[in-house]
Amino acid sequence: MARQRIPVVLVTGFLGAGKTTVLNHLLANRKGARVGVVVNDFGRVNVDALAVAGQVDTMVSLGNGCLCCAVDASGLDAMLGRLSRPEAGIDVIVVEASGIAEPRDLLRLMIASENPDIRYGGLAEVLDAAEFEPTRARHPELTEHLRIADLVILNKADRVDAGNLAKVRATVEEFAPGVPLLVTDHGRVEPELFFDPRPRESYGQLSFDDLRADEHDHSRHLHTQYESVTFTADRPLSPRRFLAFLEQRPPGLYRVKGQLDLGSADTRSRFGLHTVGAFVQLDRSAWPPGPRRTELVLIGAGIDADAVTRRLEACLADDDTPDERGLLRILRYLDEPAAED
Ligand SMILES: Nc1nc2c(ncn2[C@@H]2O[C@H](COP(=O)(O)OP(=O)(O)OP(=O)(O)O)[C@@H](O)[C@H]2O)c(=O)[nH]1
Repeated sequence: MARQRIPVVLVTGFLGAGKTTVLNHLLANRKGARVGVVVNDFGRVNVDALAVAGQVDTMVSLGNGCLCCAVDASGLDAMLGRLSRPEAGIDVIVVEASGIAEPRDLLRLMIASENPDIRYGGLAEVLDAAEFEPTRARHPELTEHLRIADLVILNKADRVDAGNLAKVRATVEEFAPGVPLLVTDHGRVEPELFFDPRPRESYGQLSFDDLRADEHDHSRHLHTQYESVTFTADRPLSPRRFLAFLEQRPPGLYRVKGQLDLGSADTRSRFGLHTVGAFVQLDRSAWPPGPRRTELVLIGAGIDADAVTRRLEACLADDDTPDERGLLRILRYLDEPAAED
């Protein structure tokens, strides 16, 4: 099996948009997953949520200053290294960038990371729906932030009426076309968008989620905000067609994970796939005995499940002849050091 890398999710946004609120919501609803946290300041993070789950060792604080100014790539690597060491048992790392952090710099640092145990988990830009226009007027770079976002969280929807919300939404969609957009309040984003819950039996004795189950306020439950599509195929995919699918992603798609049969005759051609936004990573391992098959889970917000399935069906190869040249093209996304049999 290829080594599991820990996704690192970047939560960005202007001052007061609700980044810490999103982080706290994820911590309180992590469904057994162990979350590592990088923040500028622990003051407002729900440290209790980590402490109850015995996770006090899974936080890194930067003290003062802006994340992207405070660290260079090796500094960020050192922090992520602490969180991604196997003993920490972390499933996902969330980096909360301070209100002044430049998302593009952070993204660069993240992509430049040489840590083989982590992978890019996406950049989520949090917006304050009520302050969106004033913030955009003061900081025109906000539209630049939207261009690099893999997910937009339009928060504080409770602070605007339906008409204004629709206007803000339309502007956001103009600057971030096809990017999944969640309209929410109080940071209530479903964690499954970012990471996979742990199977119930591996929770340990009593998880934080169990402890807080009684105090859960069901009136605040959201309708499911995300969709997932499962696709399986016993016939190989055409590498060229699938590459075209990846490069022209269906609107609303946030991440894809699974395994691909791209028709290679090689036994070591079970390709593990992880994508977030435009970021694609493949690893390679040996097929277990038995038939080969493609199995994918696609997760997003506002995706058209039937259209996605149809597009994937159209990626199936016409016959069993391996398309080695097509394979070479998609293999530029291969991340060899991560693959271990
Ligand atoms: N009305 C309303 N208030 C919210 C919502 N989300 C967050 N807040 C409040 O807005 C304030 C700012 O939220 P934070 O989560 O601290 O924002 P932040 O982006 O982390 O702020 P900085 O770290 O200072 O950039 C807090 O007082 C939150 O309680 C929301 O959806 N609606």
